Amino acid sequence: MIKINDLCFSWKTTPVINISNLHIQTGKHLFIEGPSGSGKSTLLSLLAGVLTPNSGGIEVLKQPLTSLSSSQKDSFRADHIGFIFQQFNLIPYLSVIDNITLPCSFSTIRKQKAITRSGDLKSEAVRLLKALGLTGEDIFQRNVNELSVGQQQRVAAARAMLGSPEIIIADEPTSALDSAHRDAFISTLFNECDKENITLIFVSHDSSLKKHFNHHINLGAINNIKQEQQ
Ligand SMILES: Nc1ncnc2c1ncn2[C@@H]1O[C@H](COP(=O)(O)OP(=O)(O)OP(=O)(O)O)[C@@H](O)[C@H]1O
Repeated sequence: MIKINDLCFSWKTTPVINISNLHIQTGKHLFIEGPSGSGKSTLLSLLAGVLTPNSGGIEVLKQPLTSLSSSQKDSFRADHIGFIFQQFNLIPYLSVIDNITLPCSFSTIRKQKAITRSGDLKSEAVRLLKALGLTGEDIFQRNVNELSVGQQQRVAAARAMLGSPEIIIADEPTSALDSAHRDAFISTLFNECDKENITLIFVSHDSSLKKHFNHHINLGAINNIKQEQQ
């Protein structure tokens, strides 16, 4: 699913990532932690093919990312990776449903999977929202800037899941939540990922979340990861 070998990345002359070996199998949940500046976002950008390593290899879904052109990487990302960002990155003037179905504008594969699952895009968006605990037709039609932070977060999660991408990358998605909402969100996210066999890569500086995950790496403690993730 994801294989990293001898991966090195520097911003100019400053080495940030140095990982000798990391293998993550399909459907696993990986927790990446580390203090501010330890390289968490940099590693996510490398995994998503947004940044190119100085040396070493990254294979995602058996595809070596370095062998793709930048437009091929864009398509690969759109087809296979759902993102949940720290600030959610929702489009404020679009409705909840239009925000969730947005990734399908960039990926025919995800669009087809969503339609196969629920008949049409809106029905699939509503199914995901309900699974994440958000209900009510009036909410679905609202603009996202009329939602609470917790509601926006679930919209962002539904958008990442729409069309069943093989991988979800979540960058500090719980930083705006209190601990009760945070644990409930993680549990719902896990349930949905498990049902769809989605591999979850989850970044946080909050090490209390680690207990929810089977696999974790600490970029602050070890920027040279030797153990293989099962
Ligand atoms: N565009 C850039 N140009 C130069 N250096 C950068 C750039 N982006 C990040 N860095 C540096 O790379 C290092 C790792 O940054 P990164 O954003 O990956 O850390 P992080 O662990 O995600 O931090 P945070 O928890 O604060 O988001 C830091 O020293 C940062 O200053």
